[in-house]
Amino acid sequence: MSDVTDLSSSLPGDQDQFLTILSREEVLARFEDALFPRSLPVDTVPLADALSLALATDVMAPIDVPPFDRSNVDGFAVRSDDLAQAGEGAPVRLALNNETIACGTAPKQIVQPGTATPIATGGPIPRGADAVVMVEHTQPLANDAIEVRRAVSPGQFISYAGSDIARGEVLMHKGTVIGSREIGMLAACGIARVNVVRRPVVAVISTGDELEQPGTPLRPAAVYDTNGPIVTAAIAENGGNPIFMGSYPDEEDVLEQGMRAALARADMLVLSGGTSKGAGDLSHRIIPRLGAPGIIAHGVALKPGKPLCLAVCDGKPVVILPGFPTSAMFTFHDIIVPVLRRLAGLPLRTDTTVEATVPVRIASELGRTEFVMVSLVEGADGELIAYPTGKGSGAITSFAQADGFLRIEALADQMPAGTKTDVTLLTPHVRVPDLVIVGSHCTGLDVVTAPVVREGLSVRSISVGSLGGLAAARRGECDLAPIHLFADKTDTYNTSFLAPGLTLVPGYRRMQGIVFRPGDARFEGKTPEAAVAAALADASCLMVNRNQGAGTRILIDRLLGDARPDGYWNQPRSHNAVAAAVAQGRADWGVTIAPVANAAELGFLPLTEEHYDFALVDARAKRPGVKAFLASLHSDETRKALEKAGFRPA
Ligand SMILES: Nc1nc2c(c(=O)[nH]1)N[C@H]1C(S)=C(S)[C@@H](COP(=O)(O)OP(=O)(O)OC[C@H]3O[C@@H](n4cnc5c(N)ncnc54)[C@H](O)[C@@H]3O)O[C@H]1N2
Ligand code: MOO
Repeated sequence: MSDVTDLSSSLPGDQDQFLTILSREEVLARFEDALFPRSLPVDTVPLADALSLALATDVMAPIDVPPFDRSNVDGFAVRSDDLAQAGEGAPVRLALNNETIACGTAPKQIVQPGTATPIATGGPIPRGADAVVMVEHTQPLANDAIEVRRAVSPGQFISYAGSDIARGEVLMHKGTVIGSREIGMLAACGIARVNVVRRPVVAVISTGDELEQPGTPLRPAAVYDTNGPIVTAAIAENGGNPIFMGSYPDEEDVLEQGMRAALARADMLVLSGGTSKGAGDLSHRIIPRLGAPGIIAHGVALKPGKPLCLAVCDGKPVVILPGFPTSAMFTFHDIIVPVLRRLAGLPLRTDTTVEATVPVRIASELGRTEFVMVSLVEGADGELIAYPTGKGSGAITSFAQADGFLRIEALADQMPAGTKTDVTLLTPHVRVPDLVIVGSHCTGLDVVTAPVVREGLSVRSISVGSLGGLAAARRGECDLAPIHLFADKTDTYNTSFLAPGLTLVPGYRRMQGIVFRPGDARFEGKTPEAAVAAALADASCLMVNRNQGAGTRILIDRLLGDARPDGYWNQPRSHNAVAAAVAQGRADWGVTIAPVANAAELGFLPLTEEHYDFALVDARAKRPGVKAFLASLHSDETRKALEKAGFRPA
């Protein structure tokens, strides 16, 4: 991170200056200044195709709606004068005219004094009539007549022509976004085609030799293209017409051809990846050849999103999003969406914010405005608590599972625990979960929560490790904290770690053991002790360890005694990472739990059972989510499912 940090001096067109970091506001302003004002292309489209588009011109009402005075009820069209004296004791007899006005029937006869004409709801009011009596307020008489025993006021049950929409008035203003209700108004006026702002066509290209499209098998060292599908969907969500052009290798010629082809058919081009300092980072080198003015900002004092690159080539915006998916999504929403929506003629999204407390200290990089993705849960007194979803910019779930984000200013190096701050919601419909589980994550947990979710309750599981979970439970921020903490002194699991106000609910046992690739003679068929001895005797045998504080680490240290074989300092933080290291041949052995070993198809030498239990926050035990969770945990169905997945219910 040795980029030039210059918040002021870089000028538009200064594209040789690689990664001159500008403030977020400066970057937004430069981008908008380079693109707007501009006239937006207009299309005339059938009503059915106008949904979600912005009107390009005002629409005037060509007719009155309703087009004629219309009855609102089934009954009789009358002259109110005739009934002025009518009452319970003073019935008035009206002779029926010889026509019935159904919907769509133009009346022929005049309603003369002393007469009435049967009329249906929606029928046009005949000449002479000025009110309608409901059929249930009349009594049929012989010889085509009715009796009425109540007075009516003039205009009763009539909708007058133009009372809904008046001919010549502005029905809808330019810029209105067309939804189903607008389509209804236009249809009522007989309008079949409207002028709309044409959806900007946005080409999407992912770059990187390592990318594979979903649906194809994953080569070694490859990852699935995540940004391509995300950006494509986000463009459609924000009024664009995306064309996904696939992923391109890090080859300058091929990529340049792809970018030129994209710009030939699109109004805008969004690339992702290859915008920082790697050898394969070349799209920004191609941009200057694609049209003036070229790059207008490359590098923004924003986290995530520092290497964002913005360009305009012959009037078309060209954007390179950072490769890390959370960085790509965040910068797209923060900086690209406002521009895309302006190009589509759509109003800016309005952000909803809520106040929440951060339960833990959040470190931040000085000099960059940092946006931290958070998950919202309810605290002990009903206040909102914002947990960082924090797996970093490279993780997809950081953004996808967040409810919103908070902002740490560029001049702060942290946000202290307990800070009350605004959280901008990613969707305005955030619902505080019915069940909050904070602690160590385990695949078995999904088995237990499945029936709870089926009941329609929302479950939020935040993975912060056993100790983090206990701290959250003590603060009353979760319902349950899943823990598997081994106390060396007492040789017990979990019980000795509880604080007042917490009760231990026994969960299930997970068999831990040594994993190795099947067929490895150093391990196959041996006792764990003999296998470790064989591993230690072979200097080329590489282990993978676990992080300090993990229950598994205590086991490993016991197995090793004073030995520190190669690989000891490789200390990943999860059971799955250990299995992956062994399965991929980056290590030869490690210790993990049986379900994970089985899923990775590794050899397994059982060691001992780990207790995975739940610290229940007593004050929250009566919540429906907690009750449903406990019912599931103790049900036969869940116990069987746990066993099937390789766990042993307590
Ligand atoms: N020496 C430095 N290294 C990095 C810096 C830096 O300043 N100096 N900045 C870091 C920051 S911040 C970010 S953000 C990333 C972004 O880098 P790039 O935009 O060049 O992205 P890549 O290197 O191509 O990829 C990064 C990462 O993301 C994965 N990736 C890329 N595209 C996709 C995709 N379409 N779908 C899923 N994943 C994708 C890629 O495989 C890499 O793992 O750079 C830091 N490095
Ligand atoms: O800017 Mo990078 O996006 O911090 O991860």
